[in-house]
Amino acid sequence: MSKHAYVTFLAGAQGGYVKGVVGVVKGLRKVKTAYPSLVVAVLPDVPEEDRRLLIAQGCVIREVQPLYPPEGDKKHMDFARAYFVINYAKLRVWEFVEYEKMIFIDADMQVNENIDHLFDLPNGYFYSVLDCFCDPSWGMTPQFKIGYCQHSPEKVEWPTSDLGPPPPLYFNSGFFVFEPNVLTYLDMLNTFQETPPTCFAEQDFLNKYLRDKFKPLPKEYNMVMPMLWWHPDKVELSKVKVMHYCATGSKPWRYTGKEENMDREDVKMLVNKWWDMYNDPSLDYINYSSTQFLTEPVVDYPIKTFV
Ligand SMILES: O=c1ccn([C@@H]2O[C@H](COP(=O)(O)OP(=O)(O)O[C@H]3O[C@H](CO)[C@H](O)[C@H](O)[C@H]3O)[C@@H](O)[C@H]2O)c(=O)[nH]1
Ligand SMILES: O[C@H]1[C@H](O)[C@@H](O)[C@H](O)[C@@H](O)[C@H]1O
Repeated sequence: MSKHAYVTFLAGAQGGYVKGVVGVVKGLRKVKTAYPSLVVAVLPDVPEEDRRLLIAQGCVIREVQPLYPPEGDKKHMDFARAYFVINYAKLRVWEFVEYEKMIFIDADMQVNENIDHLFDLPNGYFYSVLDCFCDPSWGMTPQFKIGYCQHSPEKVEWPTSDLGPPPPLYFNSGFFVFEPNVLTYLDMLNTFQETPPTCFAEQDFLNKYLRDKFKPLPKEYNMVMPMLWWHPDKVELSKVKVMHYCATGSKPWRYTGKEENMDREDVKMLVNKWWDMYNDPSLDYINYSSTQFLTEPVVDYPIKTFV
């Protein structure tokens, strides 16, 4: 079995994110990754038919249990988006120690270029991409209130006299390169159990917990969609390696074009691009596996454990 794998996370059936996972695995095949067996960390509430669909699409299913913060778990309204509480379960991927190194990808991302070289980055660090603070989901933060963003720090100077030192670099946890490790996992869970929830859930937690290990990757490895309109001078769409459909209303499988900023030509183009890949039958596992050499077998999900 390969020591490397891509991994994503799937919860429930409500949001249609299973389509996103299919999009991720097809994208990986399209760019001819050497590691096409996408591991999917699924919560128990993911229905059997979705699991079967993902297996048929060449994914490896790993069920994980939810993780709830120590207190405030009833106060979901404190999160930037109410459902973010489920994302704490992403921390479980550190227990996948059968792999030495993994690349985590949210289900609302599309891989446009082969990024396997990230597995060759030096061990011992956590690699991720700086987030943008300009999206309204950041509304309750001081950064948003004063218009400060780490992508254009020259635009608004951080008011040290009022707010203290500027915030440390902050990554978006939709994409990261990490090494599963039991000791890290257990220590992380211990720390987690003593950490009250904050608005960006596991993303805030990981930013604090991994501050000393974090190394920033170029923004092209996780182009958060709001960058298109908040930092247009910093975006060259043709160079984007991984697109992140995280702006409100931008998930391709729920896209209506009606929400704020969704009527733009570049957004429409990106949504269409995602659908072209999603609907491309040559990228289905069944067609792909007959013509391509797979570096590792696809492990069948043990159906018994969830029926
Ligand atoms: O009902 C759901 C909701 C989420 N997810 C999974 O959780 C991921 C994160 O959810 P969103 O994509 O909706 O989150 P955003 O991109 O808006 O949010 C960002 O902030 C979040 C804070 O919790 C996470 O860190 C997330 O990875 C990061 O990109 C999804 O991609 C998907 O993999 C599901 O499977 N089902
Ligand atoms: O970290 C946040 C989070 O991912 C939000 O859901 C998204 O809308 C924002 O753009 C991003 O900055």
